[in-house]
Amino acid sequence: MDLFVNEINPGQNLLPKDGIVNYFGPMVNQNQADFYFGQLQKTIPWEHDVIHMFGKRIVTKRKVAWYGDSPFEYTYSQSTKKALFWTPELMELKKLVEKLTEETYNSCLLNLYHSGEEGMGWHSDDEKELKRNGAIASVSFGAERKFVFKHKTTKKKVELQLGHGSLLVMKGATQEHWSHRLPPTKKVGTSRVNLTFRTIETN
Ligand SMILES: O=C(O)CCC(=O)C(=O)O
Ligand SMILES: [Fe+2]
Repeated sequence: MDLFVNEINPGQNLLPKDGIVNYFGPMVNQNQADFYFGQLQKTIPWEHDVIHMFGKRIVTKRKVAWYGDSPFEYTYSQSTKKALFWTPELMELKKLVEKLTEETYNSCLLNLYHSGEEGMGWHSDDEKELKRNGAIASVSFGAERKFVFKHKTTKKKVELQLGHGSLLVMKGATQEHWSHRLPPTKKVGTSRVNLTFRTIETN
């Protein structure tokens, strides 16, 4: 049976095994969430992403941006990006997320989905530049969207809704054993911004 999560309890692990996922619900109030959503749409130099799939170069409808403590280079799906330095809002959000999750982060991948028809396919955030088993904190603004985890061997699924201003953290062995995706949906007509705070291994 697949699991559906609707209660908010940050202390509860949403995964039955092989990793840890905690959902904190809204981490800022409605007004603050509206403010950040507006600022992020306005101030981030959003660009279409380019991915490589089945030997083809695909320009995604969703837009992305990459920020960090230093101009880290990050390669995924064969494209390399150089991190921009934190905007004031991103810095505030990073500090709040670090306090709530009791972890630190040095970079952030941002995604802008213009409507429910844009999503992200099954993947794990296990790129070689990332700290192994490092925590990844996901902050969402705008349209509420479904988010799904799938265990790589048992295929068990865990689903939850990510609301406006919400915080989710994935840690431990989650990326090793689970994939996740943001399914596209015709039911959502408005946009959403997602931030995933990560740790790039520096040495
Ligand atoms: O938009 C989301 O909620 C998920 C984004 C994601 O999985 C990623 O950036 O790696
Ligand atoms: Fe991801």
